[in-house]
Amino acid sequence: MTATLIDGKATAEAMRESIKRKVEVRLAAGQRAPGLAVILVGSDPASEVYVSHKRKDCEQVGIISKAYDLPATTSQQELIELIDQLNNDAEIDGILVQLPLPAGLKADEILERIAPTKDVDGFHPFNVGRLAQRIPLLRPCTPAGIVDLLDGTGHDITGMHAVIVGASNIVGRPMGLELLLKGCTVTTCHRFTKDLASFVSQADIVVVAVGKPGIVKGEWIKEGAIVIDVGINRLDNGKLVGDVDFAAAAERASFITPVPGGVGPMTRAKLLENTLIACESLHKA
Ligand SMILES: Nc1nc(=O)c2c([nH]1)NC[C@@H]1CN(c3ccc(C(=O)N[C@@H](CCC(=O)O)C(=O)O)cc3)C=[N+]21
Repeated sequence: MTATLIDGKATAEAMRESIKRKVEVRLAAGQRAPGLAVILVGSDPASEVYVSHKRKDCEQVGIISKAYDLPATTSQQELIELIDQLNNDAEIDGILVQLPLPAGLKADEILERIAPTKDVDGFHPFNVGRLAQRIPLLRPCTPAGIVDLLDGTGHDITGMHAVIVGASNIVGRPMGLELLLKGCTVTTCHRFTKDLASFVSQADIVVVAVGKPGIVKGEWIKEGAIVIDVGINRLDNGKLVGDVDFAAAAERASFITPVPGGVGPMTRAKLLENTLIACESLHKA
């Protein structure tokens, strides 16, 4: 079998076009544009690139993005005060604090300070709890984007065995909750899992979110499985690769996401969608 590529870039572009039209409808009806506050603390080069992409995405669809570029010396208290101010700002529908934060800042406390109705990353314990109880409000962008890509394959994934590799708060754990909601049987593997290969080889769907190139070998993939690669690893030669041994996995999979051009663009599109949802149904102003 040679896999069909799942085109995240094209799917994300279509989603942005749809969001753009919805924003235009708002404006035509005399309503304000959605507003997203993007907070970047310090000057991590990768974060600066990601944040600039998010701002460009907003511009494309007519979402007003407000940049808060703070020095690495920003204190916990200063950041909390900014979030309180944005929580109370009627023009702001979404608040994104770019991760990772500089050492010394307590990310958990900061993310929990964001009003759950403005938590467009879906990282707040309230939103994670809503998803866990099958009443999602704002859904974490990467897992929600992956569900859209799976839906886009045209296959009913109900009853499939999904194996997730990686148990982070931002991808692996919410991914498990999303796939449970879709009726999958979910196995989550992590750093203490014994015999990772034996789990992956039983999967109808494999989602890999570890951040280590080649952690999943092509020969582990069951014939016909769907492979979703969340990893984004910059090699010394400058090449961007995922976590899955792509060429060998594509020989066996039915569908596979490329890196770049797979999950990453969908994560960004879902952020815009969450901002529009927050604006339209959570902050009616
Ligand atoms: N509060 C917060 N929310 C996030 O969602 C968040 C974050 N912090 N910190 C960092 C990670 C990483 N992340 C990416 C999203 C899209 C691409 C993406 O679009 N990647 C392109 C390639 C981009 C390139 O060339 O570097 C692709 O895969 O095709 C990458 C990485 C969001 N994150």
